[in-house]
Amino acid sequence: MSNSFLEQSFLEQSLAGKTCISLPYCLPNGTHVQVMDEGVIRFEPKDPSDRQLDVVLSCGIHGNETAPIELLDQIISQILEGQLRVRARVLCVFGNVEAMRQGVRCLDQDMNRLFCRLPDVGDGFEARRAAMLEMQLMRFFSRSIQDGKPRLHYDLHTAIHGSLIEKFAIYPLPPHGRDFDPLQVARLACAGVDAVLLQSTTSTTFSFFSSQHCGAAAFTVELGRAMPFGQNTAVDLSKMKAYLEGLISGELPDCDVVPAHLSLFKVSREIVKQSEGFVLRIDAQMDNFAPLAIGTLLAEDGDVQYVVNEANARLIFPNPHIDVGQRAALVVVPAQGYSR
Ligand SMILES: O=C(O)CCC(=O)N[C@@H](CCC(=O)O)C(=O)O
Ligand SMILES: [Zn+2]
Repeated sequence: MSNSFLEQSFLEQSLAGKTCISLPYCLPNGTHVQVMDEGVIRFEPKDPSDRQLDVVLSCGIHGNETAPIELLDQIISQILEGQLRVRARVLCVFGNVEAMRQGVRCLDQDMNRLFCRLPDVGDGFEARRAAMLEMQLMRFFSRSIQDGKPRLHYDLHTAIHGSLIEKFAIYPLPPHGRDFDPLQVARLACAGVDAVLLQSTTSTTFSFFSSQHCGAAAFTVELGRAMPFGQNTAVDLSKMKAYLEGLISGELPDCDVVPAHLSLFKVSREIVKQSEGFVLRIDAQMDNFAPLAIGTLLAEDGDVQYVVNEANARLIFPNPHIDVGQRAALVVVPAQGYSR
């Protein structure tokens, strides 16, 4: 099969509706390639004994978060052009291709609230795509679940608002009662991440799914602010790019100490919109990590008042424009260690 991605990138072809499951083929350097579904492509090393790890790189779960989509497309092009040696199994995912075409976060429902769902949750475009992505990841990771090679998943996003800390990660609760792993946090720091939020509750995000159901070290990574395609020069993703290129080349980086500058937080509270009467009483445009003084009224929902009672609290992801039952903000506080 000819390498049609040399004329048009994988992103361009996905946006044009030209990607769907294909037969596997080999690049001139022997790397195995297979398009698994629209916007989903898998690479495997020529020589299986070269394989050091299995990694999923996803973005575009929210269609208007374009900086990581452009980053992943560059990386995919480098592989397809033979510029990057593949010594890992790599699954690259553009999550919500239709939302990417339309430049919106989602069409029907926020896809990052639809993973690990119960069977009786309603049907819809994003629900089906999330179910398909879960199957892709289960299948992709099944090999390393058997042979014990490292399993990683970085789900790359950008935030709706500005942030006092530009690049940060959410580390979902590890399965089987395990604590958070400082080695993984140190690796995130190598990739240019300046803060990590340890999330001790269950979740419905893509990274939580791969952590719980595939045993992957999985993270949601926020890389600056959501901007339209072509307008992402404000954020420097060079460290993240170098880190991901290293993983694809089979290098788990040599950074095992969490640097002092990295801020570690734990999620103290998730504020969930309980009714249509929910009102945010703080500025919804506040930067992520804005400090919150004790006693601040954050929100009201019917008779319930949400008041800050945590010392050194900060606010993340304030958003009143969400459906009932969804997260309207997170309150985080400094974490002292890595226990759950
Ligand atoms: O800026 C915002 O309000 C949202 C940015 C975003 O999409 N964040 C993710 C975080 C997922 C997690 O908590 O792991 C999301 O809301 O899905
Ligand atoms: Zn997002």
